[in-house]
Amino acid sequence: MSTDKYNPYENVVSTVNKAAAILGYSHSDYEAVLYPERELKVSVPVCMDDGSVRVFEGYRVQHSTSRGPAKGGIRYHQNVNEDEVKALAAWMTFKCAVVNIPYGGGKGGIVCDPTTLSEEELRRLTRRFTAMIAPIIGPEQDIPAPDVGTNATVMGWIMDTYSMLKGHCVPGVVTGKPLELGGALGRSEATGRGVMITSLNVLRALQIPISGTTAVVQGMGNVGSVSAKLLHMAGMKILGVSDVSGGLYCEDGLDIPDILEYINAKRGNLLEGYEKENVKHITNEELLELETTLLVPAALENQIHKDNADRIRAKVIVEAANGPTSIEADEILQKKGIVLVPDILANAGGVVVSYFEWVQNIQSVSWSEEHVNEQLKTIMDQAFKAVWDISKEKETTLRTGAYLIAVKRVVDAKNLRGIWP
Ligand SMILES: NC(=O)C1=CN([C@@H]2O[C@H](COP(=O)(O)OP(=O)(O)OC[C@H]3O[C@@H](n4cnc5c(N)ncnc54)[C@H](OP(=O)(O)O)[C@@H]3O)[C@@H](O)[C@H]2O)C=CC1
Ligand SMILES: O=C(O)CCC(=O)C(=O)O
Repeated sequence: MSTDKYNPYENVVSTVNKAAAILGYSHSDYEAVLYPERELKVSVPVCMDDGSVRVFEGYRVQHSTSRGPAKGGIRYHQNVNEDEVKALAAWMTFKCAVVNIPYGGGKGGIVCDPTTLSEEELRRLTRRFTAMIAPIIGPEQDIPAPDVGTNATVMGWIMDTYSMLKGHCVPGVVTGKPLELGGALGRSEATGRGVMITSLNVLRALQIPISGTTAVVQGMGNVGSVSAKLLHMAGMKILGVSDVSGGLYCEDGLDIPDILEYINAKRGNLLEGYEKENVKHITNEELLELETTLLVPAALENQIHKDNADRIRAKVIVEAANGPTSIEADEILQKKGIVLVPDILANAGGVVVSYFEWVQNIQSVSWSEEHVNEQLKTIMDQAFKAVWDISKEKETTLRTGAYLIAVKRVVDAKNLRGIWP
């Protein structure tokens, strides 16, 4: 982490300003998309297992509903704060726009370390939080989903709490649910699958062969572990992976199925405890600086910043996390000739399959996993091609290209709806 004060929302504003200038917009043409439409902050009292009461700070931010209901995950992490949730909500708006699904953007979070809470405490926290944000969520208003520190079980509790408040079952209020509650086949792997599809697309576009090409993945949670698994299955040599405890490195390529088995064997199994011949333990900083063709940051924001960008030796970066690269780092990477596929495109697979889940819920139908994966690939391929083409045409980075498409779609929708009254 850089020592500089980092504000992710400033990153968003600066990226949007850059795209708006190329689009020839005056400030008033797009000023409205620089602010979230609605922010809700809640104080959530929870009865802990020892009988004491703790109050947790929670947020739900709706950045935009111009193109459809707000959509985006809920994060449980000790570093959650208002600017982070605002940025994550805005990234959702532009993500949904770049892949052209009919949503705006939202995000939520609770300041807590879920690893220190019992399952019962997590359940009580989730239920109370859901009741407190219930007035602004719903299948036609704002649809939460998993993000860092949350999962299908948490989504199931949200769905149940909301349904109890409404007096009937409302599966479409949340996506990423357990399959038994109307979750979509393919959703749990969708973000990592989208990262894999996008990684192969960018390597092909750069005429880099896939088989045997090296990759490094930071973060082995939902997104990182599926990305590593699918890139490995595609024939790539995964040199390094990491979690919060540090990284593993093997110059001949890691045995990814073995590492996944180790992680999944017990809740809380950290990579620092993994031992295998020829596998070295390294820090997350060292992992990011490994010499590799592909680097996939899949953990948190601001991992590649002005203090380490110059030491990044990857040829291609595919942003699986939201906001892993700061604005200053972006410029350094561009000067070094590193090709970077931005988060709003690279990790959109999750929200695309969330959209499929919501479509199935509100129509009471069910799609096969094969159909889900085919539709996901079609959308990811089309979005990649559109971003690649506009970046070539306008001679911009892929990030700016993605924002040229996304900002225009959001601004057009806003203008077509007109300013009221
Ligand atoms: N889940 C989804 O569908 C989507 C997620 N994203 C984004 O992807 C990223 C990862 O999310 P997700 O996989 O869901 O979250 P998880 O909570 O499942 O996993 C997060 C991973 O990051 C690791 N991690 C945390 N802090 C650090 C650190 N400082 N250095 C290295 N690794 C670290 C965690 O390690 P440990 O387990 O040891 O704590 C864990 O392996 C986030 O940016 C999220 O917003 C984007 C689109 C959709
Ligand atoms: O699946 C979703 O609705 C959103 C997932 C998410 O939070 C993200 O893409 O960052």
